[in-house]
Amino acid sequence: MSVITSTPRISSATAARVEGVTKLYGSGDAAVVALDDVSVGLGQGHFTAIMGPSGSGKSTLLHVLAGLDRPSSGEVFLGDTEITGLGDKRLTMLRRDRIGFIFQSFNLLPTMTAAENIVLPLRIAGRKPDPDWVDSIVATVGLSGRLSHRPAELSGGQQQRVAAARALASRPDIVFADEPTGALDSTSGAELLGFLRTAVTDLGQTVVMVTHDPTAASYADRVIFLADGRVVDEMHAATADEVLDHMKHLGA
Ligand SMILES: Nc1ncnc2c1ncn2[C@@H]1O[C@H](COP(=O)(O)OP(=O)(O)OP(=O)(O)O)[C@@H](O)[C@H]1O
Repeated sequence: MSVITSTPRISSATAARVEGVTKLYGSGDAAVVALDDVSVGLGQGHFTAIMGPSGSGKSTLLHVLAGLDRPSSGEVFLGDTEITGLGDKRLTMLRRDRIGFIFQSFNLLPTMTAAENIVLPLRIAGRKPDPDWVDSIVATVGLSGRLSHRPAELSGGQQQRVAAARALASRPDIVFADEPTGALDSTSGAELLGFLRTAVTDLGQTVVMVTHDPTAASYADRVIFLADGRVVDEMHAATADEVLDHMKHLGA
């Protein structure tokens, strides 16, 4: 009998991972266990969505993975670097050099044009933008005709696409997105998610996104479900309906 093994389409390397991570807020009777002994790896070149009910620990996991918050115990790796042992200064530099962020609020500087906003973090870091890379990001995000506009002259969807281009401009090891479509209408949300999907499929980027929205999660390669601070399940290449059914099943 022959055994057929499939060749993975994408790399099996891990862009970031947590091992036995617990995060407590407060102490004594008032302590909240936001993450309860979580171990999970996030594949390089993958688009991963993190879902779960309100208060299940999604944002805490994202913040711990991104070095924005420290776990109470356990280890956090960005690539091969264990980051919980790093001092604040090294952690800040690591975030600046290796991580991109997209938040629900776009956080663009109002006095700067879209083009200036996109390369601002690179300039602050004293790095020269790679023009070919930035051009490919801008073309993919569909902002070529809007680069000289200031944020107030752009729609919400366009502003979020500027923020997404900014997150990718430094070619980070990993992009973390916390509810990136939360403030967008469905058309703008779909455009942003399409861009993130293309950044992963065509440009080889790694994206990790917290979302409540099954449609947003359906753009991901993998959906991780949290409940009560634990990873309780995951799905691969799921449709929005499949994610929704699964959420009902989990009582999310
Ligand atoms: N700074 C904090 N101080 C105290 N408790 C906190 C803090 N941040 C989060 N928590 C608590 O930790 C738990 C997990 O919160 P977290 O924000 O990670 O959940 P979430 O799944 O992202 O929720 P939501 O979907 O509502 O944004 C919740 O019970 C929350 O109240």
